[in-house]
Amino acid sequence: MMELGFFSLLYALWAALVALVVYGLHPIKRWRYRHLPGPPFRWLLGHLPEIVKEGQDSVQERWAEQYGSPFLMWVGALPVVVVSVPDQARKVLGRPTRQKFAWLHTGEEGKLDSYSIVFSRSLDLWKAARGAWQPFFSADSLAALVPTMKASAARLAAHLQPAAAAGKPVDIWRELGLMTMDVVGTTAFGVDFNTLERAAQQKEAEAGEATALTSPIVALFVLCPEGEQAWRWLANALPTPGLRTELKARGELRAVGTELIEQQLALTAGGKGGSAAQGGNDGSSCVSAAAHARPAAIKPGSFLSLVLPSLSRQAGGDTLGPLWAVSQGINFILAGYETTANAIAYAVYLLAGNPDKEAKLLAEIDGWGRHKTLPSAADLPSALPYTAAVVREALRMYPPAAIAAREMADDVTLGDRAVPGGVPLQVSITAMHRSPRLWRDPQAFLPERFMPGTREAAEVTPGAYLPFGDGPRKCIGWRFALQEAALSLAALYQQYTFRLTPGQVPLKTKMVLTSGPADGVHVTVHRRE
Ligand code: HEM
Repeated sequence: MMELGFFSLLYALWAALVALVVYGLHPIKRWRYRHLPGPPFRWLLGHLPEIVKEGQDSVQERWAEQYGSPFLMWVGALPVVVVSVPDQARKVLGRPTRQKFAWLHTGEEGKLDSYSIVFSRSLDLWKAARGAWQPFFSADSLAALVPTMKASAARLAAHLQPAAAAGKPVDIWRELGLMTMDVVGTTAFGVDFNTLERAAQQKEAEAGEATALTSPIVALFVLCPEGEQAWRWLANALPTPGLRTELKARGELRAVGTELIEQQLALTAGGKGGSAAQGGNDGSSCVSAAAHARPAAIKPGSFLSLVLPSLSRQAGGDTLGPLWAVSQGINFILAGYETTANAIAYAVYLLAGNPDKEAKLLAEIDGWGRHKTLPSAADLPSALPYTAAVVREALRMYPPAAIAAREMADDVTLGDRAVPGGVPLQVSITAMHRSPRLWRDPQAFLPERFMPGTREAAEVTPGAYLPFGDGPRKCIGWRFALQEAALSLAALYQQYTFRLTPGQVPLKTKMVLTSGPADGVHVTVHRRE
């Protein structure tokens, strides 16, 4: 009897080992993609070691040069087809379905993800969100945001004053992060976020966010995507400190956001005879009577005020309720804060290393208006062409959103390769932007590439520049970001120039969700006479 038990255990272990070896070899998946070039396959981990060591953006850039476009890489058990030439990128980005992301959240937090304009798996929910976001990015809305953007940049300029006077280095990337958070926070709700004065709290929140995103359980999702439900259960049953911090922060944000929206619905209902508050089925009915006495929770013209009219609509079997609106608010802040901060920080880094380009930028800014004014909304589109070109060139050299990801149901031909349906597709924006096959002297910082009429501009390969992606899911905030970046650079360089502290060239970057400076951008701040 005992012998039987021992042998059964031995057989079970043996079978588990064989299953693991066979699973790790992914024979069926590999056979389907056998005709695609790419780095040699590795058992179980795939190319995770290179991705972790070099960063997904940098390793894709290297392999794109080595294997061409498309090539196949393995993120654990997940085969991913990567493209890096304009015609293939256009084909991939023409599809509306974004690649699936492995989220750890369950319950209400999970619902926030499923409503997300960026990550939603439902095309109906995505369309509803995109439609609700669109009015905020019209030319008129963007013009109305100019004073807010100028005010945040002016606050940052004032905030840098003590460091300039003391000759003390600052991490300009972090300072810019506070400024862009100020802009998206203020424009999301219409209330002053004033992040620059709450910098210490912000630091804590960022630390929590970084740890949650790098939770070891995320690795299980890619090593064995089939176990998705189990990994999610495990992550929530045994949360890491990072996930716990993130869940707490999301829970608080969700509670405050839902309350704000419910208050606003109650106010609107009070003014309009009760129709709006009957909106969602997500709790708008529990609006307290006390809320009627409070002032408007969400300012007219803010992002959330423009999203609210979509409430109570049907999308993908859901009725859009307050939780849906909260998800849009959170996404607005997340999508618009770090990407733009990274872009401006990269521009400062590049200008500091290229004094001739900095001189051209300063001449343009000094030539604009008098007494350190900044262009008005009406003048802005044509007012600062070189400053705008500096931003665009920084986005080429260091694209903060380094990958645009799609999924497709059907087979597709990319170049001369047939790619089977169902595979995640990624456009490596970094590889495209830095390829010597697409750009002359790609390592050189040449804002002139984006100045119409120059020799450099004439050489740009059409379709090779995609910092905001393309197609139906192109970044909805791209004009917002370019406007904010140009205004901020103008406001900062009116008063200061920046010099890198030693040891920062070449700049180390790190990709988590976006690609940013790994250790910040440390500069001394010099007041201009
Ligand atoms: C320099 C700053 C920014 C960069 C480089 C950037 C880049 C990108 C990229 C590459 C995508 C994916 C596009 C695709 O898959 O084809 C994207 C999507 C998106 N971005 Fe941005 N972005 C920036 C700023 C912003 C801002 C300021 C906002 C809003 C306030 C924003 C909101 C979004 C949203 C909502 C999406 C998802 C759109 C959809 O799926 O329909 N982004 N962004």
